[in-house]
Formats: sequence, structure tokens, C-alpha cells
Amino acid sequence: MDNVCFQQRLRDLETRVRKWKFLRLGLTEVRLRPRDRRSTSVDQKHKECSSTSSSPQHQRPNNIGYLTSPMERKFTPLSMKPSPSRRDTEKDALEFEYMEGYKKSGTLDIDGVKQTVDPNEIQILGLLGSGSCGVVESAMVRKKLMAVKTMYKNDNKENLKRILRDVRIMSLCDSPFIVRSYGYFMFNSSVKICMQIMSACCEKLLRRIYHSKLDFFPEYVAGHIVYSAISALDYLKEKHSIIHRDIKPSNILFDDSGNIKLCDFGISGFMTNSMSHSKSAGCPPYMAPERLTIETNSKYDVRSDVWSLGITIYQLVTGLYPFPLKDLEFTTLTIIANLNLPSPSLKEEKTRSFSPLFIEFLDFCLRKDVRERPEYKQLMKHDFFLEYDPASGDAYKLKNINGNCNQVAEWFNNVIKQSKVEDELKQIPNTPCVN
Ligand SMILES: Nc1ncnc2c1ncn2[C@@H]1O[C@H](COP(=O)(O)OP(=O)(O)OP(=O)(O)O)[C@@H](O)[C@H]1O
Repeated sequence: MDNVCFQQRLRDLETRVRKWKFLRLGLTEVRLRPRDRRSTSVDQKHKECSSTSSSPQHQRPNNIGYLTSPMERKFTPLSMKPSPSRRDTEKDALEFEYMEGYKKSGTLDIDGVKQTVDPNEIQILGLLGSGSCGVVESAMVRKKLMAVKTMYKNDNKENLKRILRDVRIMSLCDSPFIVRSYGYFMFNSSVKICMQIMSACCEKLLRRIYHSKLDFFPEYVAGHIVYSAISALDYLKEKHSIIHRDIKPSNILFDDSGNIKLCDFGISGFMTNSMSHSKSAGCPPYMAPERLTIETNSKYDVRSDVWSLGITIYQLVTGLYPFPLKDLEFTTLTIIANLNLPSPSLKEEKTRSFSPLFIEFLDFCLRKDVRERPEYKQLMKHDFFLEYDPASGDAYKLKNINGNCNQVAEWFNNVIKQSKVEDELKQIPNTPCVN
């Protein structure tokens, strides 16, 4: 790439980072003041359920979660901006979809039994986490323990899109590697998705590990994460033409039995001809180089999620986000986007040793040039993946014979036992800040 072209791309990138900041702050302000929301034209099917509303301490202060939260990106050149009437039509369509959603509101499928549930039956037990769009709480509903994600609706079209996508995609999915949805409740100004409860996300585990000075994620746990995440992503692509677009440690969850599942489809997209065309969404520190460059960001494929998974895995096994974050995020994104700078590699890791297969696998995922980065089907043929694939291989069978099949559960429960829950809220140096 010649210097002039690269300089131009840097300037584009800088402009976009500024817009991210601006839009992020705008969105946060709206979200943090749910009572200020303007009323909508949607008829209220259910009254907002006071016993299930989140308390003020569940609202996130607006100076955190900045770098890892999905941010809206709209860079349509002025001449291509849709006319106001077209924008309104799109908003109307979203409002219509929201109203249509009311029809299934309150119908939960709990252990194979469809039942109509009143929102007052949701008994909130405690906070599990919070994201840029709402909070996730543990709750008891008809004697079933579940996670309930509450997202607040406001006048912002992107916010509405995000809520509808999360509801729609969660209802569509039926995979052992994706958190299951039991159903949802729609209100005038919020939505509650009831889902399978998990024990902890990778982000929280990493924080507990770091502050208790335990060893970071072992290679075999990373192998199981890779197997589960790629199986989930391949399922989304093949069965529903969906690209996740927000792979990061907080969206990969563990349960006590060692199952690993993906969650959070708020910024996922539907693909046409295997390409995503949306300009919105993403979490900058985990975004692939091609998504950070102006000429390719509006057209990319699932290999962008392969990069995000690679960065996530690198972070889990080393305890470090692989790019410097102490500086402004603009510098970080510039380093990621510059194809002339090397990708992170476990080859350089001095403190822990990893198998050559694992190092090679991660190097494939972290190829900066998207044309050289493999798709899921190629990764699924790699020996590192096959080692963790129960359908594939001798290596996996051998592990089972040796009684190691529940190694992940054992590791997970040991981490929980040896670390403190309060550490889940403490930061780790040079790691993107989440919720
Ligand atoms: N089904 C679940 N069971 C247990 N905990 C969950 C579940 N779903 C989400 N969580 C927890 O809640 C946190 C917030 O989830 P959510 O999907 O709202 O946001 P996020 O991905 O962390 O952030 P953002 O929405 O900004 O990307 C997760 O990081 C996780 O720790």
C-alpha cells in the first residue's frame, strides 16, 4: 500500500473513531435515563411489571464499557443519505415488527411445555451482568431458574433494530452451542428475553483468574471454546445466514457442567451471498482489520468473526489483550488496521508454552489480510479443531477413554472455588473495559 493511500485511510479511521465516541455518548445518555423516554405509538399489551424492573444500581455509569460496547456507525456520504421519508418508512417497519412481536409476548417454552406466563410471575433474584443495551438478571419463573435480559426501547432507530434482532435471532436458534431462549415479554418501552442461565462469561472468569493470580485459560479449555464457538458460528451461517459480529470474552458463557455457549445477537446481521452489508455495529478492539478500513467495512464476511475469536482466545490464554490500550483507542485501531504491522502470535509468548498445532491454528485466525484468513469449514478441518471435535477423532476418543471428558467442568469449578466473585468487577491492565 503506498504511503498516500495509507495516510488517507488513517484519516478516515480517525474520523470514524470520533464518530464512534460521539454516537456512543449519545446512546449511553438515552439508555441511562429510561424514565425520560418519549412514549411511542405502540399500544401497551402488558403493563410494565414493577417487580421486575431493574434498580438504579443496575444502570451502568456512562464512562465505562466504552471500548468494548458495540457502537453505531453511520458513514453514508451526504449525497447518499436516505431522504427523511425513507428513514421514517424504515422506522415504521421496525415499529410494526415490534407490534407484531407482541403476539408471542408472554408465551414461554419451558422444558418443552408452551405456557402463557404473566410478567408478574418473573421473580428477579440478582444481577448477572449489564451491557450497552440493558441488564441481565437471574430470575425464577414457574420454578425454572433462568436469565432475563431487559433491554430498554427508546426513540433511536438503531436501538430498536438491536432489540428486535436479539429477540428474533434468539428465538430462531436451536444449537447446543448457543444460549437457548424460552421466550420473551414485550412492553411499551422495554423487552425481556428469558433464556437459559449460564454460570459465567469468559470476561468475568479472566478477571477472577487475574486477581487471584491463577493460571490463565489452559490450552485444552481454549480448544473447547474454539470447538464450541466455531460450531455455533458455522450453525448460524449455514442454517440462518447470520453473522454474529460481536465475538468477545463477555459473549462466550460457561455453565457448571463445562458447556460453552455464545450469546448476545443484538448486532448480528443477516447475510446476502455470504456477505454482510450493514455498516452498523461492532466492538472496535475485537474488530477485524477489514472492518476498520473505509473501503471494506460495509462488505465483509464471517472471516471477520474468525479474527474476533482469535483475539478473544489470545487474550484468554495469555491474560493480555494483544494491542497496546494505554494510548488513545485511535492508535490501537490504527495498529490493527495496518496490514504492514505483524499480527499477534503465541509464538512470541514467553511466559507459557503452547502446542505447535494451537499456535498454528491461532496464527490462521489472526491473519490480517482477510483473503488469507480461513472460513469455518477450513478451520473445522484443522487438527487443532479436530482434537476437540467429538465427531472427528481418535484424539478426542482417547481423551474420553482417559477420563478427561469433563476436564472443562473441573477446571471451571476450580476457578470459581479459588477466586472471588467481587473480582469480576475489577479491571485488568491493558484489557478492553467492559460493563
Ligand atoms: N444467559 C446468561 N446467563 C448468565 N449470564 C449471562 C447470560 N447472558 C448474559 N449474561 C451476563 O450478562 C452480561 C451482559 O450481557 P449482554 O449480552 O447484555 O451484554 P455484553 O455482551 O456484556 O455487552 P454489550 O451488550 O455492550 O455487548 C454478560 O457479559 C454475561 O456476563
